[in-house]
Amino acid sequence: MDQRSQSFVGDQENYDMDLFDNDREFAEGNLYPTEFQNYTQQVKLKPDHEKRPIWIAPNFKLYLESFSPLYKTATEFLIGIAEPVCRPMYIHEYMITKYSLYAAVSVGLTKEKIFERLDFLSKNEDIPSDVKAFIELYSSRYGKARLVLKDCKYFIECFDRNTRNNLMQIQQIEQAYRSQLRRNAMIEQRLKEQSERQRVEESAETKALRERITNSNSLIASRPTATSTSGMMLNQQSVEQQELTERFMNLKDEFQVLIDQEMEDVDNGQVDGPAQDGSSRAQRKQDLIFEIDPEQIEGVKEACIKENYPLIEEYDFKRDKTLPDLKIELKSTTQIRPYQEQSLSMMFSNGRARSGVVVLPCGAGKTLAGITAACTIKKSIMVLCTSGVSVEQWRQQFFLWANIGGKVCRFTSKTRDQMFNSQAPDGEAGIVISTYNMIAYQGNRSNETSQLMKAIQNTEWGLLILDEVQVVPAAMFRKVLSICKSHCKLGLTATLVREDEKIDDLNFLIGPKLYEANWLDLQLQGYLARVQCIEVWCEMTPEFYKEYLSARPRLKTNLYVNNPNKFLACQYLINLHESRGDKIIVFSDNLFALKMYAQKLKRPYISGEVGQSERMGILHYFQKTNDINTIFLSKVGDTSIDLPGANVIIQISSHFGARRQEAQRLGRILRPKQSAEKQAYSNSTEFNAYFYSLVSTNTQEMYYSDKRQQFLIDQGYYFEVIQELPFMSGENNKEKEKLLMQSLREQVEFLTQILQNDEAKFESLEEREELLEDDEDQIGIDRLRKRELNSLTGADGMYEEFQR
Ligand SMILES: Nc1ncnc2c1ncn2[C@@H]1O[C@H](COP(=O)(O)OP(=O)(O)OP(=O)(O)O)[C@@H](O)[C@H]1O
Repeated sequence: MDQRSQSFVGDQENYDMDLFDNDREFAEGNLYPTEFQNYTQQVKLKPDHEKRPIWIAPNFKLYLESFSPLYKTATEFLIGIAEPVCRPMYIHEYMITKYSLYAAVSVGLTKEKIFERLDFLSKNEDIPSDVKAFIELYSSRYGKARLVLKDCKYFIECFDRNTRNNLMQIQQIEQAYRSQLRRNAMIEQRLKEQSERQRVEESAETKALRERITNSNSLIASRPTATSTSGMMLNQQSVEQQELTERFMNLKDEFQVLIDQEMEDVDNGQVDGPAQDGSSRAQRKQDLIFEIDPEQIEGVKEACIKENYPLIEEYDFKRDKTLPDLKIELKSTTQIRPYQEQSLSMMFSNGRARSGVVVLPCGAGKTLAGITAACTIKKSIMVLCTSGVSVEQWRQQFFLWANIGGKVCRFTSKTRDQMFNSQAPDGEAGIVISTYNMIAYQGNRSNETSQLMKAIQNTEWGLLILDEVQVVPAAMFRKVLSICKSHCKLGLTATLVREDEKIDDLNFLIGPKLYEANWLDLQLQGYLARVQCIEVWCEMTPEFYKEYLSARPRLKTNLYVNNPNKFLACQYLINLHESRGDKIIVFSDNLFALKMYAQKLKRPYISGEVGQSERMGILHYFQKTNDINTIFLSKVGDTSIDLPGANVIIQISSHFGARRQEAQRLGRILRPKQSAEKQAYSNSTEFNAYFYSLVSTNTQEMYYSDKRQQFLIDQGYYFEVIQELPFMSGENNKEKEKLLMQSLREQVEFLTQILQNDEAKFESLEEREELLEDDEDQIGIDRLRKRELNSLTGADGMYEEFQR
C-alpha cells in the first residue's frame, strides 16, 4: 500500500486537526497529513467489526478490505461518497473531500443515507466526530443555487433570498452580474438606436411621399389622366412603408418575446423564497434569478465552490422542448458493459443529466460510454478530442454503435464537413466532432472555417463530450467552454493526474468526478489484459558512466538512455518475445535512440516526421501479418494509436517522471487478448501482456522511474524488479551470442557518436516531436513553422505569420 496511508501507526500525541484549515488543504490538493497517526485509542470498534469491511480514520480516510463478502456493496457506496487514493490487492484507500460529497449529494445521497450506510459498513463504533461534522457541513451546502443555460444565456437561480445575498457578496459573481447588465444595456441601446434610425428613415420617406402626393395632387388637378400612376406610386410606397414598420415591429416582438418568455418561466419556476418586503411573487422570483456574463462563467463556478455554494448544473433533457431532438439510438446489437452502465447511472440518476468526469482505464471503452450518453440525451452533441486521428475514431465508433438520423460532422484542419443548421425554423440537430485546438484557435481563419465557427457558437448543445480531459490546459478549456455553450458536459479520461497538480480545476470547469473504475477489478473480470509490469535494471558500462559523472544535464540524459547494456537487454527481450509469437512495441522519447535501435535491429519506427501513409503501412503490416512483429514508437504513439494485437511493451526512454505517460503507454497493451466478453470471469490468473521498463542503475533515471510508476501502483499494479536478465550473468551464452553491440569497440564507437552529436539540433528535433504529438492539426504545424522561423531570424515572439 502507498506508504502515505499508513495512518494507524506512529505517534498520535499532537494530532489536532482544524477542520476548516484542512478543508482548504483538501481544496488545494494537499491531501495528506505528513506525520503518521495512531488512532487505536480514538477509534473504538464494534464487537462484530470483523464482519464489516470499512475502517474510518479521523483524518477523513476510509480503508476498505477488498476480501470482505461485502466488498461489492461497499465499493459502490465508497466510490459515490469518496475519492479513491490507492487500490492495491487487499486494502483500498479512499478519501472524503468536499468535492466527493458534492458529487454524492448531486446523485441523490442525503447525509442521513450516508451516515446510515457508513454505520452499517464500518467497523467503527461511532463515526469520528470531525468526519461527521465534515459530512454534515458539505452535504447541506449543496443545492442552494443552480446554473441554468437558456437561449445561449447563463442564469443563476437561487433557492432563497439569503442565498442570493450571500452570492452577491462574492466578488466574481457580482462582477459577472454587473458585466452582463452592462452588456444587456448596450444591446438595448443598440436596439433603440436601430429603431430610431428606422423611424427617422421612415419619416423621411413619409415626408418624401407626402411631397410626391402633393405634387401628384397638383398633377391630378392639371392632368386627370395621371391619377392611376400616382395611385400606383402611393400604393407602392405604402407597401414599402408597411414592410419597414413590420420589420421593426418584428424586431421589437422578438425582444419582447424573450422578455415575456423569461417572465413566464420565472412564474413557472420552482425557486421561491420567503416574502420579506411584500413584493409580488413574480418580482420576488425575478430577484432570485439573474443573468451572468458567459465569459466569466468558469470564474463564477470556481468562486462558488471556494465559498461553499457549489452550483447545481443539471439538464432536464427529457422535458426540454426548446432544443431540437436528435434521432439517435444505440443499435440493438450494442451491449454496454456493467461498468460502463454504472458510470452512466451516476450521470443520469434521478432522470436528469449532470455534468462531471468519468474515469475509465485505457481501453475500457470510454468512447462507447460517451456515445451512450449522447443516445440518452438525444440533442445536438459536440465532441472534442485531442487530435485529428481521434476525431476519425470517434466518428467511426458513432456509426459502429449507433443508428443516427442527423449529420455527423468533422471539423478539423483537414476535414470540414458541412454542418447542420441548428437555427433553421424546423430546428436541425446533429453531431460535431472536433479538436480542442481547432475550437480554441485565436489566429486568422479562412472564410469557410469562420462560418463553421459561427454556427458552432450559435448552437446550444445538449451535451459536450470532452475526451482526454486531463491534458487540456485550463485556459484552453475556458476558451472552449465559452464558445461551445452546452447544457451538460461529460469529461472522459483514464488518468486523472497532472504533474502540475491542476486536476482540481476540473471540478469547476466540468463538474465533479462521477465515477472511477477499478483497474484490477476490470482485469479480474477479463475486460482488461492481465499485465505483468517489470523494471529491468541495466548497469551503465564503465565508459558511459565515466562520461555521465561529468556531463551536463542534457548529455547525462542521452548517456543513460543510450547505455549499451539497455540496448543488449532490449534485443534480448525482443528475441525472447518474438520467438513466442508476441507483438512488441518499443517506446523511446529519445529520437536518437529510437532511430539507432530501429536501424541496428532492422525494425521499422514511427516518429512525428514519418508521414501518414508510411505510418498506416507499418501499422497494417504489424497488425495483419507476421512480417513485422516489433515496431519502435516515439511519443506520438503514447495515445491514439489503437493496436489491439500488441501484448508487449519495452520502454527505453520516457518523459522524466510523467505518471500519465506511463499509464497511457501501458494502456496500449491493456486491450483484452481475447474477446472481453469471453474472457470475462474466466478466472485465469496468467499474465497475457508484459510491460518492461529498462532503467540505467545509479543514474537519475532511477528516480524518475519511481515517480512514473506511482499512478499505476495506486491502481494496484506492482513492478517486479529484474536486476539481471539471464544473458547478463553469463549463463545462456547462446542467447548472448546473438546480440549486437557487445564488443568494447562497438560501444566506444557509439559513445563517440553520442558525444559528437549536436545537442542543439537534438533538442529542436525533440521539440518538433512534442509539437507534432500535441496536435497534428495544421495549427500545430503553423505554430512549429513560426517557431522555426523565429529561431532562424532571431525574432523570437515577434514574427507573426498571416493567413492569406
Ligand atoms: N461494450 C462493449 N462491447 C464490446 N466492445 C467494446 C465495448 N466497449 C468498448 N469496446 C471495445 O473496446 C476497445 C476500446 O475502446 P475505446 O477505444 O473506446 O477505449 P478507450 O477507453 O477510449 O481507450 P484509450 O484510452 O486507450 O483510447 C474498442 O475496440 C471498443 O470497440
